[in-house]
Amino acid sequence: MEPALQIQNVSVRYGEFTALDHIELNLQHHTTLGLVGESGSGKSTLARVIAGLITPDEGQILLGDQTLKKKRSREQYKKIQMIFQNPDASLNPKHSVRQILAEALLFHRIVDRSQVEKRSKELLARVQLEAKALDKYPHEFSGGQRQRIAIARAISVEPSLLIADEPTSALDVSVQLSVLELFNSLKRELNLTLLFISHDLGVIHAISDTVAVMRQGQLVEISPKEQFFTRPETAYSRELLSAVPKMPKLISSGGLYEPTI
Ligand SMILES: Nc1ncnc2c1ncn2[C@@H]1O[C@H](COP(=O)(O)OP(=O)(O)OP(=O)(O)O)[C@@H](O)[C@H]1O
Repeated sequence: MEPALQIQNVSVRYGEFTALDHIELNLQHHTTLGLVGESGSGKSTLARVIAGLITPDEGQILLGDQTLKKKRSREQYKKIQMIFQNPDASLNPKHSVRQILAEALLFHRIVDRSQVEKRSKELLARVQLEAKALDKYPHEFSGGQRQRIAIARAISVEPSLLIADEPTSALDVSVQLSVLELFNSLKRELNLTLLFISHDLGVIHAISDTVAVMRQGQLVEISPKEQFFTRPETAYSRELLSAVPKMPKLISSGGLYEPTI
């Protein structure tokens, strides 16, 4: 079977500046790829190209066996959903949670109008929010709860690939953990493929199966998680790992990460 997503020779330029330089990367079905790299290395640009928000200057992207054209079909758009660092980016502040979920469900024809309420409650339960959240507005929730609503909206349209760009960076550590657990359980239960971007290696350790490292628009390493954290391939990866504070930061189902190098 072909990979869930193939990025082939993709380059993006902003004027004279090359933000992505001939990227080659495959995402395997039902796995999480953790994307790391210093600020400005091109992680968000790569996420936006995959989500169809930016058209690459070169190269192509395949979702399953379909090449994604410049103008994607509604079906192709829905298959790749994105979660941002700031959940407000995808939540209309003037809409209640009921409206936010109904809009996504109806626009993508996931259910008909008579089923919207039932499906919306199921989605809230999946992200561990109570049904009474339907009648509230985004500003009435905490940051972690807002991120859960953004996740519910994203999974409502039944994507095959979820891209999360620093989704826990703005949250307290204790809230981060519960949101990471949610991503892990959604991956298992919904058979999702995840691309998870974070500058926090504790987060990457908790969530990833494979780690990809970007530097100055290029991918410099793609390794299985355990290998990346114990025997990284490049001096740059070693540099990133050695910059992690010596205190273990996160405990998760992936285990406690303590820097070893
Ligand atoms: N619209 C744009 N126009 C011009 N340059 C841009 C634009 N968007 C991003 N860049 C530049 O492209 C480079 C890569 O940016 P990008 O946001 O992809 O990096 P990143 O790795 O996600 O960084 P961060 O971790 O800080 O979010 C940066 O140097 C950035 O300044």
